[in-house]
Amino acid sequence: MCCVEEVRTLKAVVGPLAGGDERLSFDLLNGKMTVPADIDGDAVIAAVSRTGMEAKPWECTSVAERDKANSRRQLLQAVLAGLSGGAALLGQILGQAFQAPLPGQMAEAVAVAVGLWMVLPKALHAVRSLRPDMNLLMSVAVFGAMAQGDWMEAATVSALFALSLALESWSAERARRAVAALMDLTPPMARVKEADGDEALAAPEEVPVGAVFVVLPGERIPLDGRVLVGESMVDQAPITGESVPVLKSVGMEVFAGTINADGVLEVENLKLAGETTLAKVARLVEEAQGKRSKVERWVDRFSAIYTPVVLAGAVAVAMLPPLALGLDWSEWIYRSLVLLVISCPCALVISTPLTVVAAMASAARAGVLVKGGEYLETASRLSAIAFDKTGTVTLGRPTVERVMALDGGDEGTILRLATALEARSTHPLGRAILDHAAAGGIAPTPAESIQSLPGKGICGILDGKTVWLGSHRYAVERGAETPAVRDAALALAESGRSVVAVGDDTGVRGLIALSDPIRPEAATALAALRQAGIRKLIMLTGDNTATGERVAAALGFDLVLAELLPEDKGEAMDDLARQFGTVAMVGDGVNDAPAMARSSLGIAMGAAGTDTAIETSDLALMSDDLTRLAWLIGHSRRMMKVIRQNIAFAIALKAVFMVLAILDMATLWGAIAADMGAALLVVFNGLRLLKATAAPRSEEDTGLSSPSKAFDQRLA
Ligand SMILES: Nc1ncnc2c1ncn2[C@@H]1O[C@H](COP(=O)(O)OP(=O)(O)OP(=O)(O)O)[C@@H](O)[C@H]1O
Ligand SMILES: [Zn+2]
Repeated sequence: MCCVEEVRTLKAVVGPLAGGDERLSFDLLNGKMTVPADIDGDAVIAAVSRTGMEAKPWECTSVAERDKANSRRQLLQAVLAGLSGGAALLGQILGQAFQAPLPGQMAEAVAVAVGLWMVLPKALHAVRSLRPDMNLLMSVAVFGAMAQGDWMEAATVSALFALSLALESWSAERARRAVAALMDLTPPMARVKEADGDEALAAPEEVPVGAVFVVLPGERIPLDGRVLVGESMVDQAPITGESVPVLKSVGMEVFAGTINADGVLEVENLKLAGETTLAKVARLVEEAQGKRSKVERWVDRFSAIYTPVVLAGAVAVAMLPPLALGLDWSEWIYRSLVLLVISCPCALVISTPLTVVAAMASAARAGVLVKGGEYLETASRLSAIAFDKTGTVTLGRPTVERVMALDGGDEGTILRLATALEARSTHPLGRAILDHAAAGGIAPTPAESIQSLPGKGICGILDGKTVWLGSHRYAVERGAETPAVRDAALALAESGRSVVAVGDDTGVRGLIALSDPIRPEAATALAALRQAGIRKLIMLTGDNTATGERVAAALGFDLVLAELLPEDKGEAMDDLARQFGTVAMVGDGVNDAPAMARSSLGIAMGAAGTDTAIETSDLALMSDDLTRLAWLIGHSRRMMKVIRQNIAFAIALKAVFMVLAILDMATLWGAIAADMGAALLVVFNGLRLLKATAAPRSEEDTGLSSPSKAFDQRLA
């Protein structure tokens, strides 16, 4: 299948078998329909064959094989178009060379037959099912012209229609390939280290988790893994879109599809070939094509009403003037045929999904994973963006700056209390406190019955006494806050430090101040967002109000909501949506998933390697570069602009030609040439988006050959 009209046809015939067409899903670019597992495959195939289309079970064939099948279909279409055009031309020549019309007409009949070869079966089905589509429009126009004795015109229209079908499938193929190219990034072989120390080549699919593989300089990394030995610069552009290579050393994660630049790495395999970040991204982008955005649905609905209306209009133009006013039949039938051809909605119907896919493919290349065209649409009309503080606005790597004992205690006691509670903590603040204590020679003695209170802190029992630590809010809840504690905490929170209170039954015993550096690019990124017209920038945090306000002031946020529990963040999103309209939530996926889920658009950042972030978000920035946000918004607006241009252009052109047709100033073949020209223009306009790439984070030349350039060339 190649267009929405055919999807509609398929829904009508297969839907009842599947128990409702909402149980079917369609991937136009790959010509793939997915049916529920419980329905009879042969019945589906039989039903589809009645529509003039043909169904075959989907085989998980390789990209290469699918490419081959697609190129065969394209070749067939091109050959048909070429033959039909050649025959039409021959008809013209013969018509002039001979006095009799017969030789010319024979060639023209061939042109019609060949040109409509793939169209007629579909047109017949459209008649039988009373669902007129563009195949029917074209067939009626061609046979109408022949009935009128305009064989030459019938031949030209058939040839041009065949040509436009061939061009359409070629352009869809181009967009599809851009997506497929994403998957082609993994190398065919991995160098697996065997027990005896030798290396053996193996397909990535055969490498088990836990195996060790070697990557030589210049090679692509075959699987996701952790570096065991070695150090090297790695170009992560294929995944994150970052143009500057990243230094990878022992213990760091590397991703399949990225390129090892200069060192030898020994890597422990962490994931099966089908589960790498790259595989996930490729799969999600492919699935995303099946989800229709709002504009696309609008175009679907529009053409569903449009085609029958046009047919009725054409019948009226053919019949009414001759019947009512006694005008010439053949002239008005001809005008109505022109009207039919010109009203073909294909330019409209093909360009929108193509534009969306092109935009998604280039976003993926820029390191922005979009999980459906709809999300790009939302991104284009954002009025506000909310950011999570820790890990999103800041680096998420806090360090302890000060430990303060209150009421004459000593720092060591406070640290011992804190480490007893944090002993097994995975919270970044907890890790920082443990590191700091370890550096001072304090090993944690874990407390008993440790309870972690998400968004607040931790409590437990040490030497038979209750001990706790946590946020200002938590201290207040425990009734432990005194004016003295408050003043001390406020003083420590200066310049945006986080302050954790440590206490026991008697109250707050001390305070720990931690600082988490703000991302270096945060200020630039926010400024760029304002420039892009985002009206409100909001920061959400579970941290203390004083801390939140200082960080926000340093960066110029409009609003801070602090001391939020993870579930409060979700509610805050509802409030923000009521106040500001369409609001996105940017987070790192750690305790902000509820907020992302309830926002208009959930954006995860630094998503490479964090599966949950990829899964819970609508849109994921694979790198942790905040400046991508402004690029993304610009990109989504470019996409909407192209779609609007295309729709406006197609409708305007049709309107002009319709008027010309009624005024008898248009010919059949002029009409189809205009239709084809329109289709081509909008398609190329849409495909332009394939070229959109993100500006690199820094302009500096790294002196390394950039493999992502080769990748870009392959796409072009
Ligand atoms: N394990 C812990 N150790 C120390 N403090 C904690 C711990 N857990 C929670 N807190 C306190 O609760 C506050 C909120 O914690 P939460 O994990 O919700 O936010 P966060 O991830 O630090 O910040 P943000 O909401 O900006 O992402 C922290 O700022 C801290 O004061
Ligand atoms: Zn058309």
